[in-house]
Amino acid sequence: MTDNRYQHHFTVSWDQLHRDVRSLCHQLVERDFKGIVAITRGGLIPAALIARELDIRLIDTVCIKSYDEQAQGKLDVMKGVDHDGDGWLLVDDLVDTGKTARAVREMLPKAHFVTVYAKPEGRPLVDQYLTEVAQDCWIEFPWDLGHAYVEPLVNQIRSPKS
Ligand SMILES: O=P(O)(O)OC[C@H]1O[C@H](OP(=O)(O)OP(=O)(O)O)[C@H](O)[C@@H]1O
Ligand SMILES: Nc1nc2[nH]cnc2c(=O)[nH]1
Ligand SMILES: [Mg+2]
Repeated sequence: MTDNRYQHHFTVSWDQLHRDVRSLCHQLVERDFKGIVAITRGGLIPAALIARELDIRLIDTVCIKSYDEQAQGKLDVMKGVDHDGDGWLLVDDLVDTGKTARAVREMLPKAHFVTVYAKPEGRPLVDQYLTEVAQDCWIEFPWDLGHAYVEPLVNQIRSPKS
């Protein structure tokens, strides 16, 4: 389902994501963390890459869902953690409206919260992010995409199929 809040798409490839996460790690490498809390599911892949770069083996999750494709629904927290986040790195793929971030911040007020991508509404809720993306832009992640055939341009223009 699409939402007309989103007028543009920003497609992130696996390579781009990997480069972006590594760049974010350059800003984190001097700090010591007890472990990582990944916000599922989107935070799991950046969390795994960050764990590798920073040599962190202790990884926990906050399991939370707010979107069905582009439709934002009620926040569903399926699993929390039993500490306030002191000394922990909290990781998500992105912050958009900030609804997810606000809920997780309440659970882990002392964690250092990072995302790879941040939109303006949610940006103030994170401690660090790598790349800002416009509010009306939907970020397409590589795990949601596949390869598909594309009709040559000349066919699209001269004899478009519906
Ligand atoms: O700032 P917000 O407007 O709250 O949106 C950001 C959240 O939305 C996405 O998660 P989603 O709920 O789609 O679940 P997923 O991580 O399992 O894809 C994304 O991974 C963030 O966690
Ligand atoms: N994939 C994806 N999930 C989201 N959840 C909230 N905003 C976004 C977005 O821009 N892209
Ligand atoms: Mg998520």
